[in-house]
Amino acid sequence: MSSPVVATAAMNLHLRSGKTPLHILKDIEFSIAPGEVVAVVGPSGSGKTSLLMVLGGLEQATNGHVSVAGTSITGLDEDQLAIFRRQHLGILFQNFHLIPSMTALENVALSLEIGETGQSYAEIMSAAKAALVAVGLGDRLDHRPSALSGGEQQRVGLARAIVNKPKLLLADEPTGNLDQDTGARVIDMMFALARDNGTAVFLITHDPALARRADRVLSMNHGRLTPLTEDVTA
Ligand SMILES: Nc1ncnc2c1ncn2[C@@H]1O[C@H](COP(=O)(O)OP(=O)(O)OP(=O)(O)O)[C@@H](O)[C@H]1O
Repeated sequence: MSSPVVATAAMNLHLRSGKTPLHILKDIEFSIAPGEVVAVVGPSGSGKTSLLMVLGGLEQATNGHVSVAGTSITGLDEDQLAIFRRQHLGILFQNFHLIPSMTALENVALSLEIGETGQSYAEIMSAAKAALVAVGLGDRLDHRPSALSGGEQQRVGLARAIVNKPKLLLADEPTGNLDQDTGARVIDMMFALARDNGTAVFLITHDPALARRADRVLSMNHGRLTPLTEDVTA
């Protein structure tokens, strides 16, 4: 069996709000296999985004173990974390986060240029184009975000997130700004691309119908992560 892309053990996150100590994540222990899609559901403020931030090296766990793509990220400094993110992570946001003055192709290519992949300009453009073709936007390469629908913008976001073939894709409410059908299409595409590339997916969603499409659903409650026992389809 191949080793997990994500593995955490006895991981806690403590933050402070003014003088008040907050125990945000409590004894988190879970893993995600290559190509596996894990959805996380749970009430607002329960800690879902905080866990995503820890997995992305954007927030440091207070203690415990966090390994992503074979790297123990708890001991890395900021520079090492930046390299880790560029090499292994794709991130899909709720608000798309595309650069308005750039075309779809330029937005996707930028992620490879920033990633310092060592590829030539021609190779970068070719990979960016292939990623946009894969999300069905081969005929929208030169469109700016303002000339694209919400669903199309999120597909550009998806192309940008997967163009470097990440080991782990983090997605925080990626369909929150899309209608249900469009959201479902983006999610299906995301899952198919992840499975084809062996990319593990950590998906936060409030939508039970989307969660149901994942391989596994976990529930976050007051900072504790547990397998979902109730029927999310109900
Ligand atoms: N930088 C911070 N400093 C202090 N408290 C924080 C910080 N970031 C998050 N929190 C608190 O941690 C808790 C968990 O927040 P988090 O954003 O992880 O929840 P969530 O489950 O993703 O919520 P939502 O579904 O509303 O996005 C909240 O009580 C929040 O106020």
